[in-house]
Amino acid sequence: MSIEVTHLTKIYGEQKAVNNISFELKKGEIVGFLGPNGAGKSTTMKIITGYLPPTEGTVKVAGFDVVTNTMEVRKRVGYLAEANPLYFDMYVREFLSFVADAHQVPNKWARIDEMIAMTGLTAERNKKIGALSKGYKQRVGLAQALIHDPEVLILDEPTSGLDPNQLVEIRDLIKSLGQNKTVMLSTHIMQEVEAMCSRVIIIKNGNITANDYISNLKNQPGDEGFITVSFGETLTNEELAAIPGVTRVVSRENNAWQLFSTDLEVLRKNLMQFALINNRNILSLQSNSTSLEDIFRDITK
Ligand SMILES: Nc1ncnc2c1ncn2[C@@H]1O[C@H](COP(=O)(O)OP(=O)(O)OP(=O)(O)O)[C@@H](O)[C@H]1O
Repeated sequence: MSIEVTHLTKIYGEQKAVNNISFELKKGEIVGFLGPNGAGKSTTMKIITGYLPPTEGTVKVAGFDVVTNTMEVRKRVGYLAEANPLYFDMYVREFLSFVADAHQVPNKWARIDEMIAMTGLTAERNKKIGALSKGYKQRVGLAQALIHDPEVLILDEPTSGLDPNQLVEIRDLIKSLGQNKTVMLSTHIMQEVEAMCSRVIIIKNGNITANDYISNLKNQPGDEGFITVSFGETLTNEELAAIPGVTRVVSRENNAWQLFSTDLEVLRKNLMQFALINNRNILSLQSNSTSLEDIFRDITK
């Protein structure tokens, strides 16, 4: 297990920010950590990286306890903090050199140039950090998180401040990093979660309210969804209602219908078979499933 959080609680003075939460991340997973403002995401992430002690409970990274083995944890974790603290007076390469020294990175300059290329900083590499745009500062934050080739990446809102093109580039980079690293990332952008993560952990008021694969959350057994299908021929509602799995038929304009079912995968197959056997031409077919945005609102309201 790459990350093991067990009965973790964090109390700041009177404020309970995290309330007895437990979860695990397996090696190679990219997991989205979601929740409304103030839910306890950053607090949990700071504890996992060893920057903040828990009040109660244990957290292990690659088998090392974050309290009793902090140095071993830091060697294995790359952390992009929400505020992305950088030294604005330093040049990009100078700053990365400083971070690389702290981690005793071998072949430092080769590694720095590799990180600069990987995070798309080549054109900006000789600038002062303070002179960079927000998106490029974010890339420096990512480069410093990656410099010591950690096996676990904790990214607190990694794409905040990026323009749409940069967003796609950084998402692709995180996705490719996830092939051999464990990534836990927080974000408020659901599209991003769908693009990068297979699993999500949702936290609200310090409590975990969901921890599941996106496909499971979207497709709860028994939930009724529908497929919108249009045919080249005119059909009757009765014909379509007879397709196995169809619970309800609603006709739309232009030979289109909404076919409701509690199992859209099965319905899709049966629909194809129906068209084949009866020599009907399907012109378009679209499954409707609940968006992650709806699920998030539902779970955190
Ligand atoms: N240093 C601190 N001292 C006191 N309270 C704190 C401190 N840091 C966080 N909190 C409180 O703990 C709760 C959880 O905060 P946290 O920053 O972990 O939430 P978050 O989910 O990351 O929120 P956001 O999405 O807004 O970044 C909030 O109520 C916050 O005000």
